[in-house]
Amino acid sequence: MTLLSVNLNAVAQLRNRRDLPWPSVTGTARVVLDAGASGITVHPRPDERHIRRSDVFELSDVLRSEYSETEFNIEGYPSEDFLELIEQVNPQQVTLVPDDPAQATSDHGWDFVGKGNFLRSVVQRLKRPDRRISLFCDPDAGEAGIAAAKATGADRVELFTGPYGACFDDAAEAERQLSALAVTCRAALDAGLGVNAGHDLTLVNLPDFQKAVPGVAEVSIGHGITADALLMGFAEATRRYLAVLA
Ligand SMILES: CC(=O)[C@@H](O)[C@H](O)COP(=O)(O)O
Ligand SMILES: NCC(=O)COP(=O)(O)O
Repeated sequence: MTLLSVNLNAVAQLRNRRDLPWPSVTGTARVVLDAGASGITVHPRPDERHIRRSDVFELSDVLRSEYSETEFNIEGYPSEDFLELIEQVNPQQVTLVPDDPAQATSDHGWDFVGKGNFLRSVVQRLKRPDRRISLFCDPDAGEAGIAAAKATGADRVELFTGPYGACFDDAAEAERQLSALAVTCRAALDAGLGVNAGHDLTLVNLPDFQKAVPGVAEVSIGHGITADALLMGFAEATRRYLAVLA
């Protein structure tokens, strides 16, 4: 079974449109965990465009006090600020992503060979018996990339599914992306690494992904599930407003 970690970046981004506390990031975390999600993912970017530092601490408090079995997954580029945040919050999983601070969103995995020494030192600093380290991984990382990822001491890789998610209107390209993801996933599992996956996964593209790429331990999903939640929830919200106005 593949676990679902819900990424709350998009909820925080909506909240940040106004200087108001809704939609509530911690409130949404409670809703998705009560509905059966296994974890919460956030990617606090340096400009705080969505998740703020304060959200990370508030979420951590809620998860520890109310959902002790839940995994908190914090993603980000391992800057000194990020490493200190991880040391303070102590989440169960950290996903290291090679993002430039100005980047609009995550769009590539690590160069495991070129950045091997850097990643090894970061993994050594962050790794603890109760904390898993995962490394964001290109779909075509291949066996050499996976061997270098394994050599860093990380526990898992997270397959970057953005290129697959972008093929929503190109079935042939989606097939090619799935083949590459399956090869990299197999290589990671054979190397003894766990495998996560994420970026632009949706209700529509997840079934084919599940079939083509077996063995994935966890997917993290934010943008797609937020879009679905809006459409699935607007009818009920509208009815409630109308009831107030009647
Ligand atoms: C792994 C990763 O870094 C992302 O998929 C991410 O969390 C998305 O970030 P944004 O929500 O900022 O686009
Ligand atoms: N770790 C990837 C992730 O959280 C995916 O986020 P999104 O692309 O679904 O918003």
